[in-house]
Amino acid sequence: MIKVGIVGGTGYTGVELLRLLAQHPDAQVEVITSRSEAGVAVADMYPNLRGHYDLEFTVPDTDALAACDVVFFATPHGVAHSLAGDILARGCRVIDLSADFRIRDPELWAEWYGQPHGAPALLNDAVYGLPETQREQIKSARLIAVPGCYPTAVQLAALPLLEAGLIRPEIVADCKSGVSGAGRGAKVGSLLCETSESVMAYGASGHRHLPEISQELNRGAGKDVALTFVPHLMPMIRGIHATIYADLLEGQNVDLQTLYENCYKDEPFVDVMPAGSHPATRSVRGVNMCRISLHRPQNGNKVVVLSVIDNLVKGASGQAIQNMNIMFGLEENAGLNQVGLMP
Ligand SMILES: NC(=O)C1=CN([C@@H]2O[C@H](COP(=O)(O)OP(=O)(O)OC[C@H]3O[C@@H](n4cnc5c(N)ncnc54)[C@H](OP(=O)(O)O)[C@@H]3O)[C@@H](O)[C@H]2O)C=CC1
Ligand SMILES: CC(=O)N[C@@H](CCC(=O)OP(=O)(O)O)C(=O)O
Repeated sequence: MIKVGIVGGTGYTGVELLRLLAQHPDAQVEVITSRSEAGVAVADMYPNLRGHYDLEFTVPDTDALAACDVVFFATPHGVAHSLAGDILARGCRVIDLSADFRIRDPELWAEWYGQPHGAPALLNDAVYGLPETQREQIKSARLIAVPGCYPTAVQLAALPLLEAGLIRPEIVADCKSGVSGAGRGAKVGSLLCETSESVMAYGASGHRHLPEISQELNRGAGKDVALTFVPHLMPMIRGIHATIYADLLEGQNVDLQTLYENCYKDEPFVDVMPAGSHPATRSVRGVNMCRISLHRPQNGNKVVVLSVIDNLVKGASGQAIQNMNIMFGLEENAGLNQVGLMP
C-alpha cells in the first residue's frame, strides 16, 4: 500500500482526493491536514466519507507528512513552496495541485501570482503533470506540478493541431467553469445569489492561466503561439467547457478526426467523440475524463475543437492520482474507473 499524505484536506480538491482514494486499491490516506479543522474526524465533516475513513484532520507537520510515500498539496499558491523542499529532502514524493511549480520561469510566476517565487531551486526537479504529453518524465519524477483545470482542457484540445503543424500559430480559447473552481473559501463572488442565473466573463485582459497554457502550447508547437484566453463563470458547480478556435493553414486536407483518434487512441482518459458531437460537462461529472469533439464550420478554414472536463477530477484531483499511478508503476487507471452521473 502506498502511504498518502494530503495537505489541505478540507478544500474541494482535498475532499475530491479523499473521495477518489477511498476506492483506490493500492493507496491509503495516512495523514490529512487542516489548520482550521484539526481534531475533527474526516467523516464528521464530510458525511459522504462515513465508513471509508477513520481519520482526523491534523495541523500540517512535516515529520508526519514525510513518513508517507507521497504527499499531495491541495493548498493555495505558495504553501507548497514553503513545505515541499523539506518533504522531498526526506525521500517522499510530492504532487502539487497548486500552480507553484507549473511555470518554468520564476520571474514570470511572480509577475502573475503577485508574490516572489518561494522555491526556485526546486523548479528543475518539477515535471509538468499532463500524462498525455509527459508520461515518460512523470515515471521518474519526484515532484509533479499538476496542470491547472483550464490549461488541461485547452491543451488536450489544441495540442494535436499544433504538434502536427496544421494551423496558424494563433488560438482563441473561450472557456467556462463551474463555481467549485474558485475553491471552498467564503467569497461574495461564489455566493448562490451572485452566480445562479448569470454568466460572467472574468480575467479577459489577463488571467494567471494564460502564461501556463502558453508555455505548454509553445512547447508542443515548437514555436510561439498567440493565445487569446477568456474564462467565464457558469451557474454550475463542476465542469470546464473549452471552445478552441483556430485557422487551418492553406491547402491542409488532413482528416482531423483521424488525426485526433490516432493521437489519443492509447489514452485511457481522453475520449475523441464522433465528428460533430457536442460534449456536455455533465458527461464528465465526477470522472477523470476529457471528452473532445471536432467541428469544421462551413465556408472557411476554421476548425473548432470542443473539450470538457470536470475541474475537480481531470482538472485537479483525478489527474493528480493519475500522476501518482504513473510514478509508482501502478495501472494508470487504478482508482479512476468511475462512471459519470446522468442526469
Ligand atoms: N477548485 C478547483 O477546481 C481547482 C483547484 N486547483 C488548485 O488546487 C489548490 C486547492 O484548491 P481548492 O481545493 O479549490 O482550495 P480550497 O480553498 O477549497 O482549499 C484550500 C485548502 O488548503 C488549506 N490551507 C489553506 N492555507 C494553508 C496553509 N497556509 N497551509 C496549509 N494548508 C492551508 C485549507 O485548510 P486550512 O485553512 O484549514 O488549513 C484548505 O483545506 C489551489 O491551489 C487551487 O488553485 C487546481 C485545479 C482545480
Ligand atoms: C472559477 C474559478 O475561479 N476558477 C479559478 C481557476 C481554477 C483553479 O483552480 O485554478 P488552478 O488550476 O490554477 O489552481 C480561477 O479562475 O482562478
